[in-house]
Amino acid sequence: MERIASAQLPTAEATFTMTVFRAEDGKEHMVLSLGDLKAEPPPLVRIHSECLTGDALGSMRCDCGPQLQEAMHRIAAEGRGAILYLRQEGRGIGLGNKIRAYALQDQGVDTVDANHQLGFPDDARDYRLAVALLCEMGVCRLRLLTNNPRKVASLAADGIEVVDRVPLQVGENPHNAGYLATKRKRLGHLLPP
Ligand SMILES: Nc1nc2c(ncn2[C@@H]2O[C@H](COP(=O)(O)OP(=O)(O)OP(=O)(O)O)[C@@H](O)[C@H]2O)c(=O)[nH]1
Ligand SMILES: [Zn+2]
Repeated sequence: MERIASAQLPTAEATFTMTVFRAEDGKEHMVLSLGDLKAEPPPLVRIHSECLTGDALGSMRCDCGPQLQEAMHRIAAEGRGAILYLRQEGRGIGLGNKIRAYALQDQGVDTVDANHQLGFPDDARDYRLAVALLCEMGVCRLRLLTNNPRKVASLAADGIEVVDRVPLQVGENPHNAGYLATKRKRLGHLLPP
């Protein structure tokens, strides 16, 4: 993990520090941080997977954009915390393949079966990257903003102490209702029925 550069990033929520790292996968990952991350209580942390369509374009097929905004908002409200923005677009299969999966979903297939039909697992992400970034930032204990128990388990297996899981249930709309239901039923996300 190579630390490339760090600078201030003013946003509507707060002025964060943005730090860019280059990982062994050759990609540039980003940490948006605020305040002292090593102080007690453990900081609020969001591990966010890149979603160009949701994060940048406001797509309503998923809940990523509102989750990112809400994470920035909550961290700003506490005055400390971090967002790890991982370049694992499409749960790790890349943008082109995610849009292939969307095309299959337009034919009636759900998000999990679409991945399988394309020859991918349910979820191709690797959270060792997040662990490496957290270690670089000196964060070993945290409160994780997520609905995904797999994320919590992956971090815990690599020695990161998740003292609390903080739900992040925002951005439900008529276009993503089926998608969210599939995440709950087939991927184990802790979302309301
Ligand atoms: N392959 C695939 N990826 C998708 C699809 N919809 C969203 N994504 C990607 O899913 C990733 C976000 O993962 P989610 O499953 O929404 O949520 P999570 O990160 O596991 O869990 P939370 O922490 O609760 O948000 C982003 O990289 C999106 O680009 C889809 O239909 N197919
Ligand atoms: Zn998304």
